[in-house]
Amino acid sequence: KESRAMKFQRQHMDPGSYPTNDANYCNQMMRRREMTKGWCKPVNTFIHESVVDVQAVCLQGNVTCKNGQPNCHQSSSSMNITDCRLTSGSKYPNCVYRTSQKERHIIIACEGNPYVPVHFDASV
Ligand SMILES: Nc1ncnc2c1ncn2[C@@H]1O[C@H](C(=O)NS(=O)(=O)C[C@H]2[C@@H](O)[C@H](n3ccc(=O)[nH]c3=O)O[C@@H]2CO)[C@@H](O)[C@H]1O
Repeated sequence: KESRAMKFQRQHMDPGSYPTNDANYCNQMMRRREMTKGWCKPVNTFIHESVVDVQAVCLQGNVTCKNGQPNCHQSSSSMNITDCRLTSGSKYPNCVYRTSQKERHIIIACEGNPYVPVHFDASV
């Protein structure tokens, strides 16, 4: 069974690729990282920073998560991210995404021991 930490990395980490505005980045990555099985995940952010730098966010600014839990953290600096947003026209299994490259502070939830990222809450 995939751990929450590994699921976070599968769904949100892409340190390898430099941010692109390649219109197909999201169409390809949402499939490759298995977020178009059973349904088209509506919104998903990929983070183009090292795993170490993203794990360090768990030690940064503590903020309240959208769901009211107290275990969210905001990155002290902005990060290279790509937001993938499902287009209104797409019909499962044909998941068509808009790709938007951004520089934002990320807000993630962390859990466990070791205390690691388990959920992407938002970017600001
Ligand atoms: N405090 C917590 N502490 C610990 N765990 C917590 C906590 N809160 C939730 N989980 C858990 O996380 C899991 C999960 O998948 N939550 S999810 O809201 O659906 C994730 C959102 C995110 O993937 C994506 N999104 C959204 C915006 C954006 O800019 N970028 C972007 O990518 O959309 C999704 C839906 O919004 C679930 O198991 C829930 O129980």
